[in-house]
Parts: sequence; structure tokens; C-alpha cells
Amino acid sequence: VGILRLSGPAALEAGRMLAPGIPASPTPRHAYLASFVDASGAVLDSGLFLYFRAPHSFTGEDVVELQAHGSPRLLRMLLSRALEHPAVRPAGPGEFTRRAFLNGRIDLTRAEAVADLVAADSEAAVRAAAAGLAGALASRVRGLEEPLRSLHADLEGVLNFPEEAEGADEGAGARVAELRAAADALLAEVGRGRLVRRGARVALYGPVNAGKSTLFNRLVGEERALVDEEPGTTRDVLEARVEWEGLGVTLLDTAGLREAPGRIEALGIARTREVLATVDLAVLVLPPETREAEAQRWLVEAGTTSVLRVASKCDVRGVVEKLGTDEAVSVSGLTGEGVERLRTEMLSRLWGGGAPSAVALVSERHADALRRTAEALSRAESACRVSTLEVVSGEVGLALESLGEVSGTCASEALLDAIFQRFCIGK
Ligand SMILES: Nc1nc2c(c(=O)[nH]1)N(C=O)[C@@H](CNc1ccc(C(=O)N[C@@H](CCC(=O)O)C(=O)O)cc1)CN2
Ligand SMILES: Nc1nc2c(ncn2[C@@H]2O[C@H](COP(=O)(O)OP(=O)(O)OP(=O)(O)O)[C@@H](O)[C@H]2O)c(=O)[nH]1
Ligand SMILES: [Mg+2]
Repeated sequence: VGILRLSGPAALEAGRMLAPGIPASPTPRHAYLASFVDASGAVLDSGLFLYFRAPHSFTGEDVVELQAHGSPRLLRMLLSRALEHPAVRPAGPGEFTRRAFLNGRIDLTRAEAVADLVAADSEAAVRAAAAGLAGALASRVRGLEEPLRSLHADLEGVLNFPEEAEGADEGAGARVAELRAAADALLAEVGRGRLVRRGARVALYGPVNAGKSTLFNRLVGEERALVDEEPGTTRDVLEARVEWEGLGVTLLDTAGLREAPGRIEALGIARTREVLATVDLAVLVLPPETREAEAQRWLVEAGTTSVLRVASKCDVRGVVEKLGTDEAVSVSGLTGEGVERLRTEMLSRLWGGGAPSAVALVSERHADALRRTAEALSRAESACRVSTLEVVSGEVGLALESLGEVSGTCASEALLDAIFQRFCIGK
């Protein structure tokens, strides 16, 4: 089916223009079977007609849905007919959700969760977005915003009515410190939020012929990469997407590096370094004959990216002992030995404990606002010690303003434009 959705005061009138058999005051939330007609009255489809009376609808306005058969051509004809009504125009990107927000049906974090849900491409992303839609992040933000607002009110009270409000500023320092810790705790979730939303990126790297591509194929469960005994087989970066315990993971197989590379390979090497700088985890694959000093040089290649060390070709007995460091996971891409353990280790390095779906989806936008909240609270904290109550209250007010950008209680038109611009049309 395809749905034509109308929202606003003229929704019912416009909807009845397309479905003339519908009564003037239809029962709200009742599914009517109706004929949808064109301007001449010719029947275009037989479908379901739904009416949601304001404010009990998704947008909080009158909403009408024409649920037709899913032919895009048919739906375009129904849409053109609807647009002939003088009060009807096409919705902008995210406009339904924006109206739901503006009409107070949902706060900004829940509106954003709608977009997250639509974009979700792993089980963890779906579950985390669904929790956001149900208000998981909203309630945590509220848990911060409400005490912050009452603290601000107390401080302003003492400043403006020193007699009546005497003592309301007592313990302000402790209250500020507690709120700042809560803001920091929420802020700490941004990394996990990013991991769930975008999926993790993990690159295999190491010397030529180490068995990276063989291991890559094992981890992907398909023969994706070419494997050959000739060193330098992989020349470009290869990507494969998998889902582990609900978490989306993009695996990258890179060209092996060596001391004296050829020109083409040298380009591949530059690319590998670039990739290593962008991934969440680098898996260093070292063949059994690698010496410790050499291993250390490889570890440095990854720069600031966290590295998981792997001893490859562990089926080749006798040489394994040489690379007997504790941090290294021994695997054989050939036989599959140790690959499951490696996968578990990769996940725990990426994720740590807890379920990926239980994370609060703190976005970069939220993090930016939360950071400013925490900074203002930190300034308020020191002002409690060295400055006047006016200064403390001013900083608390700023913290409140920044936090309001997360929940939407203090969101500018420009901010809303930026947020809803990313939605698809009709959402
Ligand atoms: N056909 C259809 N499916 C859809 C939507 C839609 O608009 N149309 N949605 C759109 O994105 C989502 C559902 N979201 C909705 C949210 C609230 C209400 C609503 O009517 N709320 C009322 C009544 C609540 C109740 O009965 O419990 C309200 O909040 O007052 C409807 C849909 C997903 N599926
Ligand atoms: N015995 C054994 N041989 C392996 C194993 N993994 C890979 N090989 C062999 O090692 C050679 C190189 O394997 P690749 O997977 O192509 O190695 P690579 O690291 O991708 O190599 P480049 O792309 O050239 O850097 C091939 O002949 C593989 O069959 C393993 O676990 N055990
Ligand atoms: Mg390779």
C-alpha cells in the first residue's frame, strides 16, 4: 500500500474531495473502505480512509490518510488531485514530525529518533532509535533540565527578592556539581551512540602475505577478497559489512605494507595509513615469524587508533611460540581456529559491556550542546567559590539554554531547519 497523508485544519475537507463517500463528520480513528476519485469523479482506487481528529494525531493537527494500492503512478495522481485543493501544498522534509514537535506532541530528541529509526541499518540501531522514540533520551535530558531550571529559579529568587528567598541558594555549589556530573555522564555516551548509529569500522592491516585477506574472508563468511601466496595481492581497500550481535560492522581489508614497496603498492600504503586514521579499531595481523621489535614498529603505524594484535597462521605449528605475547589472539584464517574468539575480542574492544541496543543515542549535535552545558556548569562551579551569585546564576542560565537545544525547549528556527532538513519528505 501507499499512503497519502494530509495534516492541518483543511485535511478532512481535502480528503473528502478525493473520497466523496466519506461522511462529513467521520468517526475518528475508524478505517473506512472508500472509493478514491479524480476531478471528473472517475474511480481511481478503492482504499482505506482514516481520520484523526486534532489533537489526537501524530502531528497534533487534523490528519487524514488515504491508504491506496502502492502504485507510484496512482499515488502521483491522487497527490495531484489533492494539490488542486487551495489549502493543500506538498509537505517539506520532516514537516510532519516538525509539526508534531511544534505542537508539543514530542520533544526534539524524540523527533530526531524518528529520523534515526528511518535511517537505522542494524538491529542495534533500530532498537536504540525505538528506545529514543519512546523517550529514553528525553527522560534523561528532562532529569537534568528540571533540577537545573529550579536551581536557576532559586538563584534568581535570591538575587531579586533577597528577603523572601533567603537561603534558597544554600548548597548551590553541590547542586551545580551534581548536575555537571550528570551532564558529563550523558556526554560520555556519544561515542557509543555514534557506533550504533553509523556502525563500527574495523581495518585489518599488517605486512604483506600475513593472511589478512584469508582472515577477512573468514570474518565476512564469504570469499570476498583475493588470496594468493604472492605477497602484495591486495592492492586496494576492500569493504564488507557484517552485523555482529546486532551491531553493524564494516570490515576493511587493506594492502599489506612492506619496507621497500613498488610504486603502485606505495599508493596502496598511503591509502592504508589514511584508513587506519579513520577506523574505530585496527586489527594488526602478524605472521608467526614476526620478531617483537618488528611488531612494535607495526603497532606505531596505527597512530592514535586502538590496535588489536593477531598472530596469524596458528595452524603452522612450531613457530607459534615465538609470538607468545599475552595480548595477541592466535588465529588461522585457513582452518578457522581462533576466529570466533577474535570476533568476540573485537566486539568487546569496540563496545565493552552491555547491549548496544540499550545505549542512549546521543548525537554529535546533542554532544555539542551538552559540552556547552557542562562548560557553563563548570564555570558556575568555580564562580560559587570565587565570584558573586549573579555570576553563578548567569552561568546556570547559560547551561540551561544550551541544554534546551537538546530537548528543544530552547531551539531557534535555524536549528530546527538544520535538523528537519535531513528528514525525508513526508516524514
Ligand atoms: N499509517 C500510518 N502509520 C504510521 C504513522 C502514520 O502517520 N500513519 N506514523 C507516523 O509517523 C507512525 C505512528 N505514529 C503515530 C503516533 C501517534 C499517533 C496518534 O494518533 N496519537 C494520538 C493518539 C494516541 C493513542 O491513541 O494512544 C495522540 O497522541 O493523541 C498516530 C501515529 C508509524 N506508523
Ligand atoms: N597455513 C596457513 N596459510 C595461510 C593462512 N592464512 C593465509 N595463508 C596463506 O598465506 C598466503 C597469503 O594469504 P593472504 O590472505 O592473501 O595474505 P594477505 O595478508 O592478504 O596478503 P597481501 O594482500 O599480499 O598483503 C596465501 O598463500 C594463503 O593461503 C593460515 O591461517 N594458515
Ligand atoms: Mg590481501
